[in-house]
Amino acid sequence: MTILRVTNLVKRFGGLVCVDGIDLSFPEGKISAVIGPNGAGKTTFFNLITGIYSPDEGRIELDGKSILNLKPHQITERGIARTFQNIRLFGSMTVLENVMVGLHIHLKAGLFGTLLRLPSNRAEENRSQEEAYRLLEYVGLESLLNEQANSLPYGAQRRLEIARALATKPKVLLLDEPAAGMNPRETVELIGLIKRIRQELGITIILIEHDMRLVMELSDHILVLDYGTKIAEGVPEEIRSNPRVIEAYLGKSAAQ
Ligand SMILES: Nc1ncnc2c1ncn2[C@@H]1O[C@H](COP(=O)(O)OP(=O)(O)OP(=O)(O)O)[C@@H](O)[C@H]1O
Repeated sequence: MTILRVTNLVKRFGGLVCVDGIDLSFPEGKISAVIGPNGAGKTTFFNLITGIYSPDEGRIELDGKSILNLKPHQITERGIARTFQNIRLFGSMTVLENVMVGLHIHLKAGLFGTLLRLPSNRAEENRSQEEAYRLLEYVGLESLLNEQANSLPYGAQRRLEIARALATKPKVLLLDEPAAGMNPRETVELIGLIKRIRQELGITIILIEHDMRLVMELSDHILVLDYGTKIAEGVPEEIRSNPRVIEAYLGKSAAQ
């Protein structure tokens, strides 16, 4: 079943057509990768899905319902969470507080009531702290919960961003270059974490990634963009041997 579908999606910046009428469908409970050369329109595609940009044309549907023209926080509430190419944590807050920010969209007390620890919010705050702790355990950061977020090593910051996204209880998790800047050991740990999120939590994952080893190992389904259009779609074996994909990445001579 398709959980997220975009139809004839178009985004222009001045004279540049950055997303040029793409149709993409993402199967529920699977890991899909969106790949393509630099400037292909991948991050713009994520920005359109999450309401950061409005498309000039086209439809975006989550679970068969339009999410067009919703604000980013409304889209998060509907069940789409994301991480960013350049990590965006609340650097001076603790690791635990960063996850509690993600949880707040489901709390009655709201973020400030929770963070200010108003007495009336104590019970809810305790529950949300426990939940934040469980999420930190899930991503392997429980021993660092009181550390300041920006003091964490890079790989840990990326996992914290994932924990914060999971705190919003998403149906679909978008990961924008999750392995960028990671060393090989951190990348192996990340692959394990992403597989667990799909298998144990049943969350649909869509990732943008330039690390082809990670893409080929993790993905059930790969979509390839080039100059804002979809040039290929399929399972990893099909994509690896597709001449249009090889040409887009390596130039025409490589595909002959
Ligand atoms: N806000 C904007 N204003 C003008 N042009 C933009 C804007 N955002 C993106 N673009 C342009 O749209 C094109 C696609 O950019 P995008 O960041 O989506 O590509 P990408 O596939 O994510 O690339 P990369 O792999 O390098 O991150 C690029 O030419 C980029 O310069």
